[in-house]
Amino acid sequence: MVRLVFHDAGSYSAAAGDGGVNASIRFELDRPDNFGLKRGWNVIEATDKKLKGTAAEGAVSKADLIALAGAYAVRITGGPAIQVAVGRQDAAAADPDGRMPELDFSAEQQLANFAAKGLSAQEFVVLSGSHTLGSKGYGDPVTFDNTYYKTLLQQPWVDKSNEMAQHTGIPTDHVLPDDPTCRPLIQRYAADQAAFFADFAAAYDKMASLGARWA
Ligand code: HEM
Repeated sequence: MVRLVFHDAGSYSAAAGDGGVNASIRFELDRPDNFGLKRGWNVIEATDKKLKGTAAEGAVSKADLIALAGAYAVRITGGPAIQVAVGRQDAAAADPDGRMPELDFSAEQQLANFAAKGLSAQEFVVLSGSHTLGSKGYGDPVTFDNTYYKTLLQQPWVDKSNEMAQHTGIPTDHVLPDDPTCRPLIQRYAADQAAFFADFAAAYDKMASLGARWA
C-alpha cells in the first residue's frame, strides 16, 4: 500500500503542475513501473465500494483512500501514526508517463527525480526508508523500523561469497550509502529511529498531498 501511494504521487511534476495523488494509478497499472500494484489497487477498490451508503461516500475519494491505506500500513507494521487529511479529487484519466525513477539511476539522478517533484534530499532519503517493508532483505518484511538504514551502512551486497546477501535491496538503494548527500542522512536515521519516524511522518504527509486538488 505504501508503494501504491508513492506510485500515484510520483507522476507529479512541480514544473508542469500536473500529476500527483489523484488515483490516476488505476489507469496506469499496465506501465512496467507499476508492476505488482494491482493487488494494492484491488484493496482500494473494494474499500471504496464499502463506502457506498455511508457518511464517507462522496467525502472520501479514491485518492484519499490510497493516502489513508498507506498511512495505515505504516502504523500497523509498527511505524509512526500519520494524520491524513481527506478531500483530494480523483483524476478521470492517466497522468503523464516517464516520471518515476529508473532502477539504474545514480544517486544524483534519484535526487534530481525527487527534486522535480518538489521533494528534498532529506525527504527522498526518509521516504526510501519504506523499503524496510517488503521482502528485499531489510529485516522483517512486515515491520516498519530503521533496519533499511542500518543495512545500507553494512552494504551486505558487496560480499560476493554470500549469494543471499547479494540479493539484499535494489540497485537504486545500493548507490545511496556512497553518495555524499545521502550518507549523513542514512547515518542519522540508522542511529535514531525516533528521528526517522518523525521525519517520515512529515515527508509522507507531503508526498501524499503532491499535486492534490482539494474539493
Ligand atoms: C528511487 C526511488 C525508488 C525506486 C527506484 C523504487 C523501486 C522499488 C522496487 C523495484 C521495489 C520492489 C518491487 C518488488 O519486486 O516487489 C520496491 C518496493 C517497495 N517500494 Fe520502492 N522505490 C523507490 C522509492 C520508494 C519510495 C519513496 C517509497 C514510499 C514512500 C517506496 C515504497 C516501496 C515499498 C513499500 C515497497 C515494498 C512493496 C512490497 O513488497 O509489497 N519506494 N521499490
